[in-house]
Amino acid sequence: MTVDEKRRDHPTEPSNPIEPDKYADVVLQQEQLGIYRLVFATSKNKRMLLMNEIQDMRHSAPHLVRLFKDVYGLSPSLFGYVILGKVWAGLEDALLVYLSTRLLRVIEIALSSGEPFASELIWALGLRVACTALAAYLLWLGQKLENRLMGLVISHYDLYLMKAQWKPCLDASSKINVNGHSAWDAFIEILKFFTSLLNIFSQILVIYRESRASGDPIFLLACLAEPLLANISHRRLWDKEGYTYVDNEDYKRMRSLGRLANGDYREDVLSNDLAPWVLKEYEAARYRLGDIPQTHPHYQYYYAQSPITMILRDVSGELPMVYCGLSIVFDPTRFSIASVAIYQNSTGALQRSLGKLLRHTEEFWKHVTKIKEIYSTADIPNKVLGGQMAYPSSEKGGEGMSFELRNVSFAYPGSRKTSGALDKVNLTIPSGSLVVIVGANGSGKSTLVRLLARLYDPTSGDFLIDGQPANSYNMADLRRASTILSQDNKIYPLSLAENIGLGLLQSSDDMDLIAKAAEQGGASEFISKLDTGYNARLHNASETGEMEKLEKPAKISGGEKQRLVASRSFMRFNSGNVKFVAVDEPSSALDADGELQLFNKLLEAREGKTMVFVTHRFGHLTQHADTIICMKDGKIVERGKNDELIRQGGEYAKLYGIQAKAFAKGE
Ligand SMILES: Nc1ncnc2c1ncn2[C@@H]1O[C@H](COP(=O)(O)OP(=O)(O)OP(=O)(O)O)[C@@H](O)[C@H]1O
Repeated sequence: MTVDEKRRDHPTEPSNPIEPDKYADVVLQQEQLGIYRLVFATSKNKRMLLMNEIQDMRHSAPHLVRLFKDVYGLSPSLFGYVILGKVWAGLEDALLVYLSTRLLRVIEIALSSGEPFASELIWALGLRVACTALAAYLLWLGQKLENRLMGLVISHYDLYLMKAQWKPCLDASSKINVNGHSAWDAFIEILKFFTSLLNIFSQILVIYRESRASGDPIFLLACLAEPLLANISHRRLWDKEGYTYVDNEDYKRMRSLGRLANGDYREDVLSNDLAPWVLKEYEAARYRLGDIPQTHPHYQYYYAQSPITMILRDVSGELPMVYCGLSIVFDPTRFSIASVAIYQNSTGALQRSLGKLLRHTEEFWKHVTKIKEIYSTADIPNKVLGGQMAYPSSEKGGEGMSFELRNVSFAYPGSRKTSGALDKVNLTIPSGSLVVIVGANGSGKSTLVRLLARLYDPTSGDFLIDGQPANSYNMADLRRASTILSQDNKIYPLSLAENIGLGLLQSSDDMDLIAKAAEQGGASEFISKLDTGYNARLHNASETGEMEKLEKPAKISGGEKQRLVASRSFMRFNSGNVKFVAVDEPSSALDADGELQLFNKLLEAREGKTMVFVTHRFGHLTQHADTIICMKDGKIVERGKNDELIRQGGEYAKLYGIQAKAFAKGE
């Protein structure tokens, strides 16, 4: 909807009387580029557009200054060398053009006078060769120094972004799309942009000097015609405020079918004998797609202009020669062969440099945006806010966490569902109780657990922990007091000992505690069978292909991974701080004995903790539960003890009955 339409639909909406509406004239336009659809915003008010651009530049300047200050801070000497290298690169072309000019002039005088002018010639030649050699050396040196600075910059910004990513209160849906490489690319591309500017100015100076020497500054304008025209007529997608997306269904189908050939799906496709069908469908989609261009939208956008513009632009590149030619027709003494060669040489270099500047200008803006993104990660809002109150409070004894949810509803950020994941949930979980949550798939069990563990905040309603609003507690304290054991827990790319030990940071290398936790989590048996034992890794430390093959990480089964993750939770229990344990189906890959052992060990560690289990299996857990909560469509539909709920004959009894029947048939 355009702003005008919006105004029409909501005429009473107040507009800010002080600040003019920046988007008042903005309209959305669309363009088809082969398989892509381009949607972009334009404004009829060009002045407003220009003002917005100037404002953008003003806002970007502090980020650029900060980037350069930060990189300087990492290594002033390397920074200095790299900058000097770029200044040299900016002047190099002009210097080479100047030295060539000098050489050509000496040659011309020598040829026309019949005298060799040996010393001048050798001197001019020597300078030109020395300058070329120096340029090559400085390029080599610059690259070496750049590589050293690059490592420092990348690791610095990776660390910076890691810190931002792990803000204690950051909501699980917040994502950061930049990394250390983005910062380095931005730094170097921004430098290249300034190098190009220096390059152009120095070359213009040399040409201006030459053209003045021959009394003809118009020549300079002829040289600039093509690059300037190219700049004005250049259709750049990057300049557009908008986005592109693939809107061709046949192309999308081909991509989806194509993915079926890769490793993840291969076995499935073969075992279901789907390969002939996939090939047939692919062929059909390919036929329907025909020759619709699939080239990158940037290129398609560029070539979607009239050929006249391109012809005019390229022909204008001939202007300097045309000008020379015509001048000679009118006054044959005006240009010598050397000056024509000099002009051709210098115009060629200038045109190439302006082409580079065009490219670097595009890159410049792209990377300024990246830099803004990097620095603004520090401003990512903490959607799950923590307060100042310490947890547990000083008067709290050795009991577990208690919860109260009053009319709590929740919808995942950006969810496309019409109803939320939780709908007006009312629930009290007393301290130290054992609660089991059951319900059909998608009924909201895991969501409820995520809210209890404060991974998300309710969209509406009140959530109390130990009688106080949950968001009044210090977030780090709450995290230390809770642990979630779920099938989403990951194995870290570290040794098995660290994978367990990191459950309790302060004792992460205490092998006795680690071995005890592994015993409790049921991991000790399989670890003892690995040749490297607790030192084994499940991931490659090296990222390069050949080393990856040599490193041969340990392979363990899905159930063994779950045992490892469970051991990490047991390690955490040793801190004595854990007051809440959420166990969300961590045993799906465990064998029956493994699952029984895990639950028994968890129940043994119940002292001083509130435990909430999510499960699909009805058995000893539901028998032990103080309360069973049965969920359906984001609501709690039943609650009570196992026998009561079965007697009620509702949703729980239905789910229980299905499993009981399956077992009865099995017998
Ligand atoms: N990260 C997410 N983003 C958007 N919607 C989500 C997300 N996670 C879950 N949902 C949706 O929220 C609803 C509740 O999901 P939840 O995972 O809580 O169900 P569940 O009862 O634990 O299901 P299951 O038994 O399959 O594990 C579902 O409709 C699901 O599609």
